[in-house]
Amino acid sequence: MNIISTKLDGVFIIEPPVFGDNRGFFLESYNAAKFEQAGLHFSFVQDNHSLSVEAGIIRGLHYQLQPKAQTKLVRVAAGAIYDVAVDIRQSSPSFGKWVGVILSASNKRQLLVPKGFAHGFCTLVPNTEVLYKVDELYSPEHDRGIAWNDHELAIDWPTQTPILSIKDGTHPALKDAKELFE
Ligand SMILES: Cc1cn([C@H]2C[C@H](O)[C@@H](COP(=O)(O)OP(=O)(O)O[C@H]3O[C@@H](C)C(=O)[C@@H](O)[C@H]3O)O2)c(=O)[nH]c1=O
Repeated sequence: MNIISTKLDGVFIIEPPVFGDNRGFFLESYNAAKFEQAGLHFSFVQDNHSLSVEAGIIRGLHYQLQPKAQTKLVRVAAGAIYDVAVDIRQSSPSFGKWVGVILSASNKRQLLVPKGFAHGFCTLVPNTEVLYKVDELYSPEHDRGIAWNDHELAIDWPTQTPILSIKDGTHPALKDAKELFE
């Protein structure tokens, strides 16, 4: 398993070994022992799966407040996404900085998004299926969002005219968000 650092502390790209043969491939999408060995200590408690039927769908930017903040381990089983993690820890030297990584069914990369980050993605092809593990259960009372198109974040999304949920059209800019992380 390759663990690749990004420009943001705690955000990693994970590359699991892929065993291809005449039938297709096999990979371990998660191995607790290998994570422990690598110093990545999480207890994942929920697995999520979403289908986005069009290219240019943005979901995000989402986070859950403490004490229900979630670490997310994100991967793509069909299609491709531009996956984004934004540091929203007010005391962090990289507050407001983001990383964007292409995750796809073909590159089989995963993104580890730590607590204290908002997360979102844009689909690059139709019928994209995203799977991710989280280490806290869903808690609608703690669910919060930041505007995908916050000008100060200036995220380099692949589209400026995305398809959004109603909820995702209503989030504040980071500077106007009242509840973040310390
Ligand atoms: C996230 C979530 C949603 N739901 C329900 C609530 C709602 O009725 C329906 C759709 O929810 P949403 O519109 O919030 O789904 P979605 O916009 O796909 O939300 C997800 O976006 C990505 C970017 C993330 O990072 C995730 O953590 C999550 O916030 O599913 C759950 O039951 N459990 C969950 O864990």
